[in-house]
Amino acid sequence: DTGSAAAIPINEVDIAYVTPVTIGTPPQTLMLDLDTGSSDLWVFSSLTPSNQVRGQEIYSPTKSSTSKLLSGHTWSIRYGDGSGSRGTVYTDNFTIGGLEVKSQAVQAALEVSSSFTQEQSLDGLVGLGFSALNTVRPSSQLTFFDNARPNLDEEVFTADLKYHATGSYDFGFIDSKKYAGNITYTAVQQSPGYWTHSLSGYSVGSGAFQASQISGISDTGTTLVYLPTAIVTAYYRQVQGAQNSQYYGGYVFPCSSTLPTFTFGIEGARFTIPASYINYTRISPTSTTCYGGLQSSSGLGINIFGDVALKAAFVVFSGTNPPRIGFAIK
Ligand SMILES: COc1ccc(CN)cc1O
Repeated sequence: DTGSAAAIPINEVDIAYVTPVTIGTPPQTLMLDLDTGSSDLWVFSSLTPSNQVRGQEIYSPTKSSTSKLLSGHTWSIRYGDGSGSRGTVYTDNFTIGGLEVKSQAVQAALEVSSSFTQEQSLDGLVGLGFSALNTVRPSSQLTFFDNARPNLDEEVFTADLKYHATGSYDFGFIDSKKYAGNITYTAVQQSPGYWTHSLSGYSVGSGAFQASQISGISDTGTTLVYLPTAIVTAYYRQVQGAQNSQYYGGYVFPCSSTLPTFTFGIEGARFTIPASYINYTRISPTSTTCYGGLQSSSGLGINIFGDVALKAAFVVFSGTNPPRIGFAIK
């Protein structure tokens, strides 16, 4: 089997991408954020208090003839940005882009944090990290990819995220029309459950490539790129008027400043993030101060290769044994 679905930016600065999925019988369509940085599939639901729902589509298990309560099971998740949700669990038929998993664990939210309530065009998440990270208890549940894997033509899914445009996620095949040249693969450390791998180094603008193993996670559910402070300060040293603002919680600069590109290495291959991707957003609609798409990871305890980096490549998440991740130019 295979599947293919759109990855649609939810706002004008690509803060997150959503993908149409169907749940239940008859199918209920929700727009979910496919997130390789977590492993819970949770949705706004008929059980979510109405004062926490603001325009989202909801999953109503009672309206599905194929839903089953996973009795006695609950879940609760906290993300790196402090947002979170919790609830109960059903199994139901679940499809992404024509690929169906029968009896997928669908985690129905009983509570969501305010940032999810405010994100009106995001109806939940599909965790595509390793199932070891799933928070359902007393028995943890499998991700959509782990459930689909035995039926896939190839044990892979790919991410083709785009800057200010709709991209795609494919399951079970690698579409050679979506990239150029070769795919460069590198090893994945699947413990504790992220798609953890190393960059082989980086360069700023036309500067020399700095060879250096930089371990981090490729995370489609994180907007920006978070790297060690030394690398980030080297980058913003090239930006007129840049400063690390306590007030704004990161590097900001005059929107009129010229930004260099940022290149990262995967083994011997090189991927360049255009300056436009790093000129992320104005700090407020009328401001002339802009917030960078490259920020320091010092507060996180982990480096994160988020959407600003991933949208510069075609990315293959390979569930082979051992798992690996591949990057290609597009
Ligand atoms: C839109 O909000 C979110 C989306 C995805 C995650 C998981 N990385 C956390 C969020 O707060």
